Amino acid sequence: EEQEEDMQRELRCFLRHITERLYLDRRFKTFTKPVDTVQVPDYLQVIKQPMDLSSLLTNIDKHKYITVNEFVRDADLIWNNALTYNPDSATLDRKIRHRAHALKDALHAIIREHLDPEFEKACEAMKERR
Ligand SMILES: COC(=O)N1C[C@@H]2C[C@@H]3O[C@]2(Cc2nccnc23)C1
Repeated sequence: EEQEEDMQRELRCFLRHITERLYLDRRFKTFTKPVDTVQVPDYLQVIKQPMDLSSLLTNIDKHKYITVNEFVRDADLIWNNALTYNPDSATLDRKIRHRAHALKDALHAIIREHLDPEFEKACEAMKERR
């Protein structure tokens, strides 16, 4: 009903705020768009669920996430995939690995800083009702 729609609108605004903060951070430029599978032909053999910041924004607008936890599961794919695909401590991989860890820490710090646990509990309760 009405107040559920209001809550979901507030959730989408919250998730856009997080995603846009990360999108604007120059450290995370490599995570803003899908990996180019033409340039990187083996990427989809290694990574089964590609994810990136622009895809998160598209998913938010398509009402894919009704709780913060569902959003975090997709957002965590971004840095986890980078660690999986770029495993070596060799120089090229090392830079993207540092950026992946920085993305993980920034994502979870922004959520901890802005998320009211009562709000997430209300979203989870609504999910149970559906
Ligand atoms: C999140 O980004 C990544 O996981 N990657 C891995 C790919 C391997 C390497 O860097 C990426 C793009 C790329 N394109 C052309 C040639 N080599 C590369 C970005």
